[in-house]
Amino acid sequence: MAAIELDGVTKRFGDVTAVEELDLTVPEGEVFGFLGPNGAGKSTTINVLLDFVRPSAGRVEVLGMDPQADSVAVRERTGVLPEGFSTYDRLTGREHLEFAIESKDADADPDAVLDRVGLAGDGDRKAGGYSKGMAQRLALGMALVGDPDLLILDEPSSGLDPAGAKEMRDIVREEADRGATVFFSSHVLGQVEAVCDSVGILRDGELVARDSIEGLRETVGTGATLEITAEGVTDDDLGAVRELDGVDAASTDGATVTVQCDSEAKTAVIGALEDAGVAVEDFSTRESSLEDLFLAYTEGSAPDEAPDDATEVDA
Ligand SMILES: Nc1ncnc2c1ncn2[C@@H]1O[C@H](COP(=O)(O)OP(=O)(O)OP(=O)(O)O)[C@@H](O)[C@H]1O
Repeated sequence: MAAIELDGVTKRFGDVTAVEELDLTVPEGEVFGFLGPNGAGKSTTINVLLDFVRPSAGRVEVLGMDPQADSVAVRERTGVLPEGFSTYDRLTGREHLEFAIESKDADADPDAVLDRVGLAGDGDRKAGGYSKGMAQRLALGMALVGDPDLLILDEPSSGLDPAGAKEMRDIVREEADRGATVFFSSHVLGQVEAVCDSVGILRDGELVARDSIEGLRETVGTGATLEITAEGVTDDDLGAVRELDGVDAASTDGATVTVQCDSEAKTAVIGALEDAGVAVEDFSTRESSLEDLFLAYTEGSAPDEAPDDATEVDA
């Protein structure tokens, strides 16, 4: 059984299509990295999984259940670290965990959880005085309560220093070893690369890649990054490039077109752009990295967002 199954899921907010015809399967026991730049639709997808928002179309299954009909059962078996988690300022860290244990009817020791997330000495402090990273550790601890079958972590390393991000990844691996499925959303490739078995890359609400980290590496291994100086390249022009054999991804920031492709495809790429009437001023190639591939899948309509943070935490 798949832990998560999305079939043709679309979510519209008025004129905005946050998620479009998303098909996605996450097998049980997998650590899945859900990647995409800001606004790609990651949180909306998570909210659909948890029945916090209802899809406009499509079918959703979580742990074999319908999140709408069985929302209580789904939430009982799921641990969630929501994006932008805020603490109850007047409660201590331990009280937060006691609350989570009670609401999940779990048999857990709050001190053991505090210890696990690196807050052993801080359980009696009011969470209002916690730093951002400490609050994030607390949120992770709350998600872990009750040994959930599915962990949904929305930007879990946000606010964590490199050591904290590493500890969080260790916990993710421990949870996977216990048999849990982990759905890990992030806009930073470096975070998921070290811990995830597979990734899906979302861009403008659509899944543009779904592969194992190994598969992505193989794509990179044979590939080159071609950077072409050319202005005024349209979506149609990029579409023509993406259609070519040997091309994995193509994007533009307005002045430079970046293409991930096999080395043999380079001439065809330049040719396709020139045939479309684009004036190619210059081009250069270099060996691809995984980061290049990720940026090529996600950049383009949101050129300022992903690259700046891409090396934010890299422990
Ligand atoms: N409640 C809402 N009402 C209107 N528009 C929304 C709502 N929720 C999300 N959107 C829009 O849907 C799109 C996808 O947003 P979403 O929060 O799912 O992206 P994201 O990938 O999680 O981004 P981030 O990395 O910034 O958290 C955005 O254009 C956003 O403005």
